Amino acid sequence: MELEHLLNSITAENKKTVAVAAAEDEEVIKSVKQAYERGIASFILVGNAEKINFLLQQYNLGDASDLQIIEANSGQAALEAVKRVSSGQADILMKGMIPTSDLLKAVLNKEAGLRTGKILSHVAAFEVPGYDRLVFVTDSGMNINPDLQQKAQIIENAALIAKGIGVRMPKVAVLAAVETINPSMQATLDASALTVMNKRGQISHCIVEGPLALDNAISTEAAEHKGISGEVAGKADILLVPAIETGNALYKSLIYFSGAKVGAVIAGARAPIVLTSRADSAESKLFSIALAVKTLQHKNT
Ligand SMILES: CCCC(=O)SCCNC(=O)CCNC(=O)[C@H](O)C(C)(C)COP(=O)(O)OP(=O)(O)OC[C@H]1O[C@@H](n2cnc3c(N)ncnc32)[C@H](O)[C@@H]1OP(=O)(O)O
Repeated sequence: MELEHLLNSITAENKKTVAVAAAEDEEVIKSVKQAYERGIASFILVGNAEKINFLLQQYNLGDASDLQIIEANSGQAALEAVKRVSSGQADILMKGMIPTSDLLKAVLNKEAGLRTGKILSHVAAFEVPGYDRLVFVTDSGMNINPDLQQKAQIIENAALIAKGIGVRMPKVAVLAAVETINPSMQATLDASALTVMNKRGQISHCIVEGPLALDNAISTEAAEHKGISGEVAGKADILLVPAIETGNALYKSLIYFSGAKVGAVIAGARAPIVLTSRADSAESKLFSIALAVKTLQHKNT
């Protein structure tokens, strides 16, 4: 399913309320306008009310009903937006013009946050020109250096998001620099353990294989060339990266070098969290809202 199809599959019947932390940003307001005009979301815009109002006027949303503005300074915006979700006034949280770590600290807040007891992790769905399916990259934005147990939960979070948009049994490639076990490379040891954990039922909802280098994960020619067979090699739906630096560089290189489109959320929390890079386009933010709405829909079925 392409991201445009994902967006078109959401109707006004599925309409959700999104609380945006630090909404005073042009790309954020453009995505708000598109989601609002499609009837798929109403918004609680938290942040600098003067700037938000100015942008709403600029985009002809000055008189729009269903757009609530809450004044909050930059230090308060994240927690105020999170509280709108934890209190049930909003269904989805969205990052605006705020550093990721500030938003996530509010999400992890023990009293008002959105913890579930599970690992929260970033899942990005990419439509890459020339690749025949959406490819999910995890974790590019939250977990800095996950251990084996955390990687297992990160895989399950991504698998549930992929299933939510119609991938029946997601194929997960655990990425490393090589496709053989090298005891000096922790990523290869973890990949091997995750593969066994999946075979023994400790990781569900997906098929896991690794270690795989990126080429063997996404190109059947590259996999065949190296004599790698299996259900995942060459046709991965999900790429698990070993650490945030790899994930973040892969995320940004797909967008800037390959012209990929993206929709991204934090999974595993009490509610989906729209989390793109601040520099990402309004279109990416809109696709991310669509992914969050679809995730909620799937959770409720
Ligand atoms: C990809 C596109 C967008 C981007 O480019 S994003 C840019 C890159 N991303 C970032 O800079 C964020 C990277 N991550 C971080 O900064 C931090 O890990 C993060 C999420 C802010 C948490 O930092 P701290 O608050 O310092 O966390 P901490 O390790 O001291 O833990 C505090 C409590 O929170 C818990 N926690 C941390 N990460 C968690 C997770 N993933 N899932 C569930 N719980 C988590 C942790 O267990 C701890 O709990 P407790 O207080 O001991 O009960």
